[in-house]
Amino acid sequence: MGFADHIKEIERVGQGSNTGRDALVVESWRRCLETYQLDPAEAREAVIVSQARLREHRQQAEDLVHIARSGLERLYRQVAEQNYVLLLSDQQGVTVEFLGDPSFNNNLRKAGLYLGSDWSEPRAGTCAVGACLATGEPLTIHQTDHFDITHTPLSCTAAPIYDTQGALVAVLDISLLSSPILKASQNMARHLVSSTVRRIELANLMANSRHDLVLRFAGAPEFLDVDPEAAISVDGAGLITGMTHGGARLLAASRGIDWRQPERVIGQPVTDFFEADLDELASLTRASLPQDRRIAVRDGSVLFAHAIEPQQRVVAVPLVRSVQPESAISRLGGSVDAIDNLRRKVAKLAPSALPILLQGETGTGKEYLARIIHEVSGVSGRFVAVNCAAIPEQLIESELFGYVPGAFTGALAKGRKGLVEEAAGGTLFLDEIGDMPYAAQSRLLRVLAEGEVLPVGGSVARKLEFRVVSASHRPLGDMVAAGSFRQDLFYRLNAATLSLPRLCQRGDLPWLIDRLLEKHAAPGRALRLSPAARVLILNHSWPGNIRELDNAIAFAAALCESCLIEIADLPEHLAGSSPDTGDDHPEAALRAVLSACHGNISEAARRLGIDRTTMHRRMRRLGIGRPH
Ligand SMILES: Nc1ncnc2c1ncn2[C@@H]1O[C@H](COP(=O)(O)OP(=O)(O)OP(=O)(O)O)[C@@H](O)[C@H]1O
Repeated sequence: MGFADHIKEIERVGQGSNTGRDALVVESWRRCLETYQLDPAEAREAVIVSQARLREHRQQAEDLVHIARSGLERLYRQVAEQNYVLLLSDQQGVTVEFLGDPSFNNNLRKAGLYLGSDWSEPRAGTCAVGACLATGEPLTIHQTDHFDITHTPLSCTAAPIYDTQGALVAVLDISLLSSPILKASQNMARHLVSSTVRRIELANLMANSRHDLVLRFAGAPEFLDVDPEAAISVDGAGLITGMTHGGARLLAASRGIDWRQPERVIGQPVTDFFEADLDELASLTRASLPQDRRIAVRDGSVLFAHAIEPQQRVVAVPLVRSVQPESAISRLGGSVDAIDNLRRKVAKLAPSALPILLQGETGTGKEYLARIIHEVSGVSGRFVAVNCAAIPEQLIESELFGYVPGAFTGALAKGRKGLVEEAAGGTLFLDEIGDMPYAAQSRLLRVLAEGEVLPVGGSVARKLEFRVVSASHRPLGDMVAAGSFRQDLFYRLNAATLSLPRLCQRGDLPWLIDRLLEKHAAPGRALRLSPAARVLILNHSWPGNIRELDNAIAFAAALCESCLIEIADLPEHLAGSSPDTGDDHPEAALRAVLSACHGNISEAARRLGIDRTTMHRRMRRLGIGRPH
């Protein structure tokens, strides 16, 4: 179908004609025309959000991505051979996780199948992620179902992910750059995506309800213990505390209510929905056969159930503690001088109310440190991070200080609380403070000096107490000298400065590698590095600091088979900097590390994550003499 025909069809649908498209597509086209006022004749390139915004979106989605990761990787392995790429988007439609064949990177990025792409309907027109967010249903948007002509080569299938309280929090999508003409070719894709989402939601429910009774349901006893269709959690008083989306639909159907109203289900007695009391429900454990665990639902249907007992809440305290719980400060880094010094300063400064300025290149962990300071300080309020570079100049004051009703055109009728107020009793983290516009600097100074905030358009100030930690990758002192940063604000923010070293200067790279391997491992499965891959990482200069290392390990974790990261799994630019080290060349690998450490055996052993005796044994075995 040509460009002109596509536009004509959309216009006909807009005028009420039936052109044979699926109802979900027709409704989405109408939203594009009527609600978002999009013009089908105006082709738009894919929108990719800035790195800074992407970071914020990814941080907010961190927990979900962590839980979803093994499901995503498994699904990707199933579909990668047919050239699908996989996207996970947050509830704003921004892609926060992406798995695809890096050799198609350019084409995928252009088509918007990439990290940071914005697939919300008002931005991108009818598309699978956007329509899924708008309807809450799994669906396929195939080729010319797309509203925007730029996207019509694509075929995309998406399913919504709901949290345990019934809110739509993310969308899982698999997409093809080119696909067969028939839409029915994607039915299998929809089935795969939906069943992955079901498993992700189940894992999420299990992780969130360790201390509640979990009930899993299936229509047939054979699948009950292996692949249940729905699950809910119930507390000791018999009230429903959480559910998967399947659970939400089951409970809603039981009472004839709309599944889109989770508030009518959460917090209600479970016995309102089933013909059984709490003790009967709790007795449906694996002690009896699945076919004997029948349960009657109040709408007259019959299901099979599996009850999983809550985990014991009380843990006996051992007389001798063998392992100390990891304190926040210990997460700062390995035991090396630079980091031990930092640890000492954080321990002293964090409990005080002093404003702290964090300096360090991008990716050195300034926000990570700010969160640790917040934890160590023990304040009860929230940690609120504001990226001063990411907020448009004209919005920064209303974002920070809030506004009163009717403060400006486009303001919410009720007015809005600012981020400073959100941080009351907690920590306000001002990231990239050097990028704050001059006018906003003056207002921030007043807030800090007077301890009260005046919302935009308001006349009554509100008293607030909060801790300020700010960060900049640019030397703020120099900016003050150059006149681009207010000196008085600089002094207010900078009662103490903590500097974060560049990754290549820290000296605890092996410690960081191990932490990041733990961070990116799928639950219950240790992620390891092959010796050659470790050498490559140890020899890289890491200009992007810990963030670059973190991304490289996340990338490799997504790519590697069987939890062992090989050189080929690492991002290409790393492999390109490879000295001749391969698993087939253990001798070269060992020599490369030794030479990087100027022949210092203890240091080389530390970098390889082995002890000195093992290092000596390996050197002897490989015929490498002691360096002189
Ligand atoms: N000590 C650490 N241990 C483990 N991970 C860390 C550590 N420090 C930082 N990271 C990780 O490295 C990444 C980058 O850290 P962070 O965002 O704090 O850097 P930043 O200095 O604030 O960057 P930018 O200046 O670009 O905002 C994050 O994913 C963070 O979790």
